[in-house]
Amino acid sequence: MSEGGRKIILVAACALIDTDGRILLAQRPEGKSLAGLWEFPGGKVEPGETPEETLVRELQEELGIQTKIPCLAPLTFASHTYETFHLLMPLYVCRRYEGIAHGREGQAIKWVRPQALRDYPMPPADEPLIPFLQDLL
Ligand SMILES: Nc1nc2c([nH]c(=O)n2[C@@H]2O[C@H](COP(=O)(O)OP(=O)(O)OP(=O)(O)O)[C@@H](O)[C@H]2O)c(=O)[nH]1
Repeated sequence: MSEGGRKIILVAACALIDTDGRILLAQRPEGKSLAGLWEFPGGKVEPGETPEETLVRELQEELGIQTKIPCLAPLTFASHTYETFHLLMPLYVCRRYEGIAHGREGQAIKWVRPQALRDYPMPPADEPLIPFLQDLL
């Protein structure tokens, strides 16, 4: 199959930033695809949702934090061909939210300085996103 023959999966992801300018990464749990890798919180955009709505929902479900659509600013996107699908993943930045992030689904989380992002193995789609965050922060 050519790369263009794969279905496109739309996933919304968020770089959550704390007051020290660190970024939250979450570790993908055992049993999932890409287990053990560090990723941005988020998930698949469900039918009838906007990417922003997906993120407000996922940040609550995964991390127990509350944010609002105007607090999500688009930064860049990933476009990456995996074996079985093509991932299109807008990356938002969020600095305004309520609550204290914790891994509600058993996943490890970590606040990481921009210059240390490369110390955390990430899915291949994520690697081109790192310089955008380092330039921003
Ligand atoms: N949330 C998130 N997903 C990412 C990132 N990078 C990346 O390649 N992905 C991919 O985007 C998809 C997100 O799906 P998901 O989080 O909603 O669902 P899932 O892992 O349970 O699905 P899966 O196990 O079928 O892959 C996964 O295939 C995941 O590997 C990232 O930084 N954040």
